[in-house]
Amino acid sequence: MSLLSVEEAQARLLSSIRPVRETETLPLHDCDMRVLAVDLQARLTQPPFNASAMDGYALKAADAAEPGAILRVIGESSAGHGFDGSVQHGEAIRIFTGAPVPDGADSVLLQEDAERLDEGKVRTTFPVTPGRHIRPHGQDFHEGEVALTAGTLLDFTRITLAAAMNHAALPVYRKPRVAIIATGDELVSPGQKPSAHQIIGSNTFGIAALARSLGADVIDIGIVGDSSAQIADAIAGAEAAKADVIVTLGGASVGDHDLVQSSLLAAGMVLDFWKIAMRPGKPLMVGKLGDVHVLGLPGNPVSSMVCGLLFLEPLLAALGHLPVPNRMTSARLLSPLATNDRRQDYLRARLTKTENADWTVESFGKQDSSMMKIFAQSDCLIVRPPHGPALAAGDICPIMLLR
Ligand SMILES: Nc1nc2c(c(=O)[nH]1)N[C@H]1C(S)=C(S)[C@@H](COP(=O)(O)OP(=O)(O)OC[C@H]3O[C@@H](n4cnc5c(N)ncnc54)[C@H](O)[C@@H]3O)O[C@H]1N2
Ligand code: MOO
Repeated sequence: MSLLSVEEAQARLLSSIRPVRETETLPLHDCDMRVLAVDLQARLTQPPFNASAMDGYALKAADAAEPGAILRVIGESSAGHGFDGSVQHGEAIRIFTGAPVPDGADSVLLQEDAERLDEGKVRTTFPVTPGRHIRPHGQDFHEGEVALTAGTLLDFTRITLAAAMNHAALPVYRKPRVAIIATGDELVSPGQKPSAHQIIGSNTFGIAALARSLGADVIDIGIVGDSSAQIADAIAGAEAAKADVIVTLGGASVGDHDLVQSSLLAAGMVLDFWKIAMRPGKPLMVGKLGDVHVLGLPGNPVSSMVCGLLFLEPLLAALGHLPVPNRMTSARLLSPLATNDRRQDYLRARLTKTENADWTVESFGKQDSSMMKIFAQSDCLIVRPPHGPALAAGDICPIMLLR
């Protein structure tokens, strides 16, 4: 049987995505890591006046081109309290950072470059040039200017800018919703006591964390047994919760108790593809249930997480108007690797920085897809292309960063 390549599978998945259109308007405090849905115009000009960038004296530069000029201090301008009059030749205004530069003044002398004399006078000790230490009106942005465009991810820098532009709330795209269904009679939730033949259902938590890191809302449908009726109920629950994406965990393979695909097909899913030439993660299944994207992830925890990185991450990024994260880079192998077979291999591995700032990488020996401990200790996955040749220590190989 010929298996779909990872790249072809990713391209097929991404070709069918329509980004979320609905928006909501949120107060600035709730906009962190949300995506702006409109081109945002500044509601005012910043700075709204010529402002001093330093504490010192506002004056006419022509009066103090050479050190030793003596000027009469006729008033004060501080932040929030400007000086109403204007500065004439031979005069200076005591000024503070952020304060309006008064009419008539064209530069600011640094406080450290001035000597205060008696009788309200000041002597300059440094040459003054026109415009020095003045932030011109509108230097940052002008009223009406689009300073943030639709599709911008609102991080701390952009939220500060939006606030400075005098917006108290911003229209953002709603978060994509991901419903997660764990399947398997053997699973119990963390914190419960498993019976003799049970294990803890852990994958939900990693997939949920990954989804949230991509700005999605997670609906945990919980664990359902290996029963078509229970799986059908869970699918109906995910649809009722208006999920954009349904992720199933486990039951994706070919065993007698692998009922996920048949249950989804019975619910009306159109299967796009199933089984990828990758290890771990071969039984990955992708389809659409109406407009809802369905990702059937294999049950083995490492397989689930690797499929999450390769398929759920780009899917959620595209739905949420975010750039698809690029985790790929390369590093130098510490130990040789054998020729690869037909499946693209993702080997859990550790990265180390060498003395000459080079990165070296070494895979863990045993790579069974149930082993989470070494995954949690890994920094990256070494990517071995299908039929990749043997590699020697010192060779450069592609890696996929985990964080
Ligand atoms: N005859 C074949 N058998 C298998 C094949 C195959 O091609 N032919 N593929 C193997 C591969 S590769 C994988 S990966 C697994 C995936 O199978 P399923 O998706 O059907 O997963 P399950 O059988 O339900 O579970 C596999 C394993 O993972 C544990 N599991 C399941 N769900 C969770 C969860 N939420 N949290 C933690 N652990 C979970 C489950 O107990 C099993 O141990 O199939 C191979 N078989
Ligand atoms: O592909 Mo499975 O995911 O090898 O364990």
